[in-house]
Amino acid sequence: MTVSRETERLNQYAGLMRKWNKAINLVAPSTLDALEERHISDSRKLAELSKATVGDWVDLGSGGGLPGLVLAINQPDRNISLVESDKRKCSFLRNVCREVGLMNVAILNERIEMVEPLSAQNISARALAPLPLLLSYVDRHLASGGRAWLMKGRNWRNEVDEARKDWSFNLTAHRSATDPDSAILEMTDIRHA
Ligand SMILES: C[S@@+](CC[C@H](N)C(=O)[O-])C[C@H]1O[C@@H](n2cnc3c(N)ncnc32)[C@H](O)[C@@H]1O
Repeated sequence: MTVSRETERLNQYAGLMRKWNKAINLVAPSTLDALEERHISDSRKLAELSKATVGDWVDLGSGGGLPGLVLAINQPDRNISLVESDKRKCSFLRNVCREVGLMNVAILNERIEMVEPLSAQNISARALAPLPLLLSYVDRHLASGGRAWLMKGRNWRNEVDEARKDWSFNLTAHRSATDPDSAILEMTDIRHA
């Protein structure tokens, strides 16, 4: 059986996560056994959903690289920037890029609020902040006409209601690959109300 380049790279990435997680908390240790099912598969779903879109991508608060590195592996022709304030997590991200041979990733070891606006066509985030705050981060770095892809847990409907008090946007909620009650929120026309 031939293993695809993508699968091979995802396996390498998962192996590095398992190795480094002992030293730095990339994901909760209790979820490490289910790394592929619990963490990587939803990022792969996002990669498939966004495949037809064009333009640079910024992943905010990348941590151990979810979903940013999975996207970079799935879409090697797209430029992807990962913004992460934690120095040790950035060392891990750089190490993965080197070991896996990812040439399409830039790692910005800075705070999202301090990075000069990046004007990206696509922005993603997972487990970073409640939606109202997250939209202020997205607003800083999204190009006009751009699209946000925000991975949200079971409380996503309440977060959307809360965010609508201060923001207007178009929303398509895609069902998560791992939990039917969680969602990948695809948002366009994001404006401060
Ligand atoms: C809970 S982790 C989630 C990481 C990853 N997205 C995931 O789903 O596994 C949130 C990450 O965002 C980073 N972070 C939080 N606030 C940030 C900020 N203002 N600027 C840059 N990174 C930030 C933290 O250091 C942490 O690595």
